[in-house]
Amino acid sequence: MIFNEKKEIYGVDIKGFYVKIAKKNPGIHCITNIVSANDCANILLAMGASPVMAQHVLDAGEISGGCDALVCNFGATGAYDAMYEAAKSAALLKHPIVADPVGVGASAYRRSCFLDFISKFKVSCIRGNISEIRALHEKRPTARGVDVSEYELKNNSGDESVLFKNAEWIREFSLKVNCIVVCSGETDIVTDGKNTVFVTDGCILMSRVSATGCMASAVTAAFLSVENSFISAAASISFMGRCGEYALKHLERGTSGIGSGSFRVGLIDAAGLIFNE
Ligand SMILES: Nc1ncnc2c1ncn2[C@@H]1O[C@H](COP(=O)(O)OP(=O)(O)OP(=O)(O)O)[C@@H](O)[C@H]1O
Ligand SMILES: Cc1ncsc1CCO
Repeated sequence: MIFNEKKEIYGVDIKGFYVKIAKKNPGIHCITNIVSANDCANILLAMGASPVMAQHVLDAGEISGGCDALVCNFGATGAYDAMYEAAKSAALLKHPIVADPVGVGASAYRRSCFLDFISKFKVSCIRGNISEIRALHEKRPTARGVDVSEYELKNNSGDESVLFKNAEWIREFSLKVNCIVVCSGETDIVTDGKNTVFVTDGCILMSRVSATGCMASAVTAAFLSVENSFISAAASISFMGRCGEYALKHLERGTSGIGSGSFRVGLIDAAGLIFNE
């Protein structure tokens, strides 16, 4: 479900976006980390997009030029020069760029690379977890690695007033960096500085599988490739959550529940099957 601060529900046609993506078969250039590359490629393929994982500095520009959208995932900070070349091409062609600040709460170097990147290129959307977004906003370390910090887990336990307070500084951040921000978590916060919505789709298992955030960023790039807008970004994170819910519903439950390994596969299956019913 997508709603705003007045609790008005947004009726977004997620299937409409999905059909447009399948019809267009957009090329999505992903410069992403070694953990997520395979899952990002497969979730994009499942939903009818065409992923290209390419991170050599000498061909990233050309490859991005042949695609429809670019994802720069800073879990692959070692490929920063390739991101730079790819973004030059994408910017020239006005392709949407999604930047994923993986791990910026844990590394000053990564933070400075990310802030440098978004200052040089017009990024359509930043998608990260709350520790990553806070690290960029407050320009300080917030986490020990790529996962959301204990501090945020303790302080964001479903309390609506905390959610709305977070939405306020995330909105300020969005205005500062002049792009859409998707802050993922139990309730995703999506803002472009003017509009803010909350997305409750998803399930807890999504946080127990590595790279679901990286996949969400790749999925967002596919959505933005058919419509580069705030609503499209909100629809993409809602779609991701719905895929998680679909996987949970359709996976066979063993006597001890659903394993995170099976859930990971179920999530990719869901991206292909969700609108078949
Ligand atoms: N507790 C939860 N309940 C429901 N959905 C969740 C929960 N935690 C995460 N999600 C969903 O999982 C996806 C990934 O979000 P998350 O915040 O875990 O990303 P991340 O920490 O950047 O992931 P990663 O670093 O593993 O790629 C989003 O679609 C989000 O809505
Ligand atoms: C980069 C990375 N390192 C550990 S897991 C992961 C994937 C996204 O968080």
